[in-house]
Amino acid sequence: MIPLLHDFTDETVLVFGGGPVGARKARRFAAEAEVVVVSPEFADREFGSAELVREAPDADGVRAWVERTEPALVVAATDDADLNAAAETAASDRGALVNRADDHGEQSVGNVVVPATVRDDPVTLAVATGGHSPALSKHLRESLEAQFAGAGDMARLTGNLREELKATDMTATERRDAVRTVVRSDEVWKALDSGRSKARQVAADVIGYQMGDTS
Ligand SMILES: C[C@@]1(CC(=O)O)C2=NC(=C\c3[nH]c(c(CCC(=O)O)c3CC(=O)O)Cc3[nH]c(c(CC(=O)O)c3CCC(=O)O)/C=C3\N/C(=C\2)[C@@H](CCC(=O)O)[C@]3(C)CC(=O)O)/[C@H]1CCC(=O)O
Ligand SMILES: NC(=O)c1ccc[n+]([C@@H]2O[C@H](COP(=O)([O-])OP(=O)(O)OC[C@H]3O[C@@H](n4cnc5c(N)ncnc54)[C@H](O)[C@@H]3O)[C@@H](O)[C@H]2O)c1
Repeated sequence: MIPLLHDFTDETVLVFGGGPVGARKARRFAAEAEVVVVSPEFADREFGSAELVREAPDADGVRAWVERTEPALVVAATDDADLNAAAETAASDRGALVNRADDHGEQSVGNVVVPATVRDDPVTLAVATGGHSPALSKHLRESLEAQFAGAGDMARLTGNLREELKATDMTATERRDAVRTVVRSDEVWKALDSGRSKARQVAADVIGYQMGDTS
């Protein structure tokens, strides 16, 4: 399995099952997509901005929901394996991706796995264990969250720096080396704690570059 990133902006994600797992997936996708959760009952959890539809569809009903909402992704998170299988078939017939919460085996084409994710925009880290141990994915996610604090700021800092260096007469190789030096510098990571303008100056010092006043 190879991780890819997928932009769900303006897409619909259709979730079957309103238990803790359906709620977690709804929250996750509602950060970017329009999410509809169909379930006869809803756990006492946060579902983000998802639309909740109280209904217990059978296999035909599941297909009708998939046809009506034209989702980019269907999440099958009910406690009924046959119904989850029906959701998988309906999604696949419509060319939608499918995530089965009750299956960690070999995945067929169009089936996707949701990894544990650390976000510090614009940086994303994803952890998966090939379905062996989601608990380990969660644990690693929690440790990585602490370890990579500031990664978003580092990405913005070096993104700006790269643009600035492009405007100089540096060669591409020199620019690459300079950016690599900055991302590997403990001093710059530490300086990020005290704000980005300080970090920007430290980055300039580390690569011996006289920065202009853009950013
Ligand atoms: C990462 C995360 C993302 C998310 O779901 O948001 C996620 N599971 C999380 C938590 C978690 N899940 C489970 C536990 C209990 C402890 C344990 O069993 O380990 C815990 C931990 C807890 O709750 O503390 C049980 C479980 N999970 C699956 C099954 C079915 C099966 O294995 O067949 C069962 C057994 C059900 C049973 O008991 O029968 C299946 C899947 N779960 C996946 C992802 C995919 C594989 C990812 C990977 O390769 O690691 C996959 C294959 C499909 C999918 O759902 O995409 C999320 C952490 C979010 C976070 O970061 O906080
Ligand atoms: N991926 C994961 O991280 C993970 C973790 C634990 C369990 N699981 C698996 O995912 C499934 C869901 O986990 P859970 O803890 O949320 O279970 P749960 O039993 O608490 O919730 C299942 C939900 O499905 C709903 N449902 C039942 N019939 C339905 C229908 N016809 N249409 C729509 N919804 C229907 C129920 O009302 C309930 O809200 C479990 O059965 C298990 O196989 C996955």
